[in-house]
Amino acid sequence: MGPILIALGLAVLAWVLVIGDLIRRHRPLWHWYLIGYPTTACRVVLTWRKIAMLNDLTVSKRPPRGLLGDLVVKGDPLRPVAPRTSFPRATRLGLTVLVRLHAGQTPATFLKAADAFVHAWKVHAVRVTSPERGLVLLTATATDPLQQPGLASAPAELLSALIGVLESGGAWVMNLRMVPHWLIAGATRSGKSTLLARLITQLAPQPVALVGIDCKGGMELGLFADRLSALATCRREAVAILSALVVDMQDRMSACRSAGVRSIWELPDKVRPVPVVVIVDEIAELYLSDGTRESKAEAEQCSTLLLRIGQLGAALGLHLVVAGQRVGSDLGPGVTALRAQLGGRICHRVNDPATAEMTLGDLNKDAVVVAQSITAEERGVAVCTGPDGGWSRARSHLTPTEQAVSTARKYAATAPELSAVNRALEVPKGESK
Ligand SMILES: Nc1ncnc2c1ncn2[C@@H]1O[C@H](COP(=O)(O)OP(=O)(O)OP(=O)(O)O)[C@@H](O)[C@H]1O
Repeated sequence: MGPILIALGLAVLAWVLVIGDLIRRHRPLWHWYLIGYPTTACRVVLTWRKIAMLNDLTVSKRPPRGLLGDLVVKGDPLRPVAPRTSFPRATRLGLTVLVRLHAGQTPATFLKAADAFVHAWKVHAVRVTSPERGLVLLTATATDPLQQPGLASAPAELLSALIGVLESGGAWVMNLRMVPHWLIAGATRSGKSTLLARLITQLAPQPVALVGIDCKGGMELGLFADRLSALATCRREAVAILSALVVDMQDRMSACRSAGVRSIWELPDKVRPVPVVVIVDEIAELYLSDGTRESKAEAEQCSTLLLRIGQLGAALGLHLVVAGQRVGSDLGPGVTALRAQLGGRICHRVNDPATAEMTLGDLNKDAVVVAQSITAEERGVAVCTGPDGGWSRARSHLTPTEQAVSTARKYAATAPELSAVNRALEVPKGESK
């Protein structure tokens, strides 16, 4: 009897461990609604007053100074009042709490307390937003939804690419019609090239000319050469391509001027020039110089040409997607000016805080902190800006290189011909490459 009971006990223990592990790893929805949500909601209700007091979220109905006989007495009045909250509402990924601000309070103090909420409620993250004046919405996510992201979907649109999935579960879309130029930063092995491969795979079936500038000898973008209308593999070629595109931009301007319209999108379909997306892999290669006069001049030329396309290209159907491991003003004087033109920002894990600050700091300081917390294991995870000016953590859909290459091959025949650009790439007779 004894050994049977021990065997049974061990079997039950093993079953509990296996099932427990499965539940922990896969976190099915019912587990959250049945166990996670009630426990977290209780924590929210029970800890609210204490967190509010410890993080200066309370106010007192009585003034902080009073009269005691002829004396003015200063101090913290007793019984501070925490702001009123709604009952925590369950969502698929966590819960939300609506907070009614006291007069004189701002969402900024709640932003500062976000970490305290995370620890007290034992959740993955808490985002603080203000959907309406006088209200703050605390959105807690129970576990990191980007660890095992599902597949998002989005309607197919010209110049729009479904990149991956947002932390909220929504689709991460790069829409170049809405945000014409993008800056993508990320340390090596953070997921930049995978994201560019995804972008090319998504744009390949569309009537869009893709131009690659990959001064690392074309190692990354060369894989998609079949679908690219032009590819520069060194800085000399990059200058040639960008100069030809600037000339093309001027032709587009005169076409718009003679038609009396402000952008190529207002031109009739028949005469509208094809939109061009210039993808730059490793911006530093364009800006760094070895100190010689020619190299400096080339870097300056690249900087000026990119800036011109950034400034004027949006309405003329010329778009920039610029990626780099490090982005900083030390690369060259034109980098900060170019950044100002690249409205869309994506920041993967970066090695130095300055790059995160350069990529996101001018738009949102909180996003910088979140970008810096991305770990080396979180490949493909990034902080991206949205068209509404907000930001979100997101993860790109993993596009294997073979899939991206075969898509590029499949749509090779549809690659629009940019004859002026390709003519500019031809090496003049007597010159070596
Ligand atoms: N969204 C993702 N999900 C899962 N794995 C990913 C994702 N994106 C990238 N990876 C993995 O991370 C690794 C590095 O990705 P990638 O080559 O894109 O990095 P990188 O930033 O371009 O690096 P480098 O600058 O060295 O080229 C790849 O092996 C890839 O499989």
